[in-house]
Amino acid sequence: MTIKVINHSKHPLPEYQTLLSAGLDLRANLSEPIILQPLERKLIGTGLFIELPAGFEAQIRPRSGLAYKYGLSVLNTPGTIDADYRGEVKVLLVNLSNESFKVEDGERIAQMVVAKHEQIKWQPVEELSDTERGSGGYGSTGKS
Ligand SMILES: O=c1ccn([C@H]2C[C@H](O)[C@@H](COP(=O)(O)OP(=O)(O)OP(=O)(O)O)O2)c(=O)[nH]1
Ligand SMILES: [Mg+2]
Repeated sequence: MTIKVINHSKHPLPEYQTLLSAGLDLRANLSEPIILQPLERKLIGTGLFIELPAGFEAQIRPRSGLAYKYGLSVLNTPGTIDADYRGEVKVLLVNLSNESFKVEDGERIAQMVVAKHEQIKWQPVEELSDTERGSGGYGSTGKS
């Protein structure tokens, strides 16, 4: 599928890094590097504006390498880009480590996965069907 995009950044359009990657890596579009102090969060622009088809969303997710090496995550992961959103795609980065982290212009800070979704209609009822699980959850099936 193709997606309409306006690129106001000084960087190339996000790319899949391997043939079958699910995520397109998003680059920070910054006039100067920014520092994230421990537990600090900052909204970082990508310079990208997209038009998703109806029935699709884009999810903004952390990159595992940055999470593992630097404790860097996306605070609202998975962030949701709605199909009717026309603003700049932004990434809410958070530093969950105890050391400061410097984000450079053009750095691949997160990834975007485009996914299908449903929009539902509610059917209010008095009862739900019986299942083996019932209301069990939160570890009800044990550990091993
Ligand atoms: O990581 C994100 C999450 C959201 N958005 C944009 C696109 C999305 O369509 C819009 C609204 O996001 P969301 O519904 O998550 O935020 P909200 O707090 O519910 O705001 P709103 O009241 O505008 O829906 O913000 C981003 O650019 N990056
Ligand atoms: Mg919302």
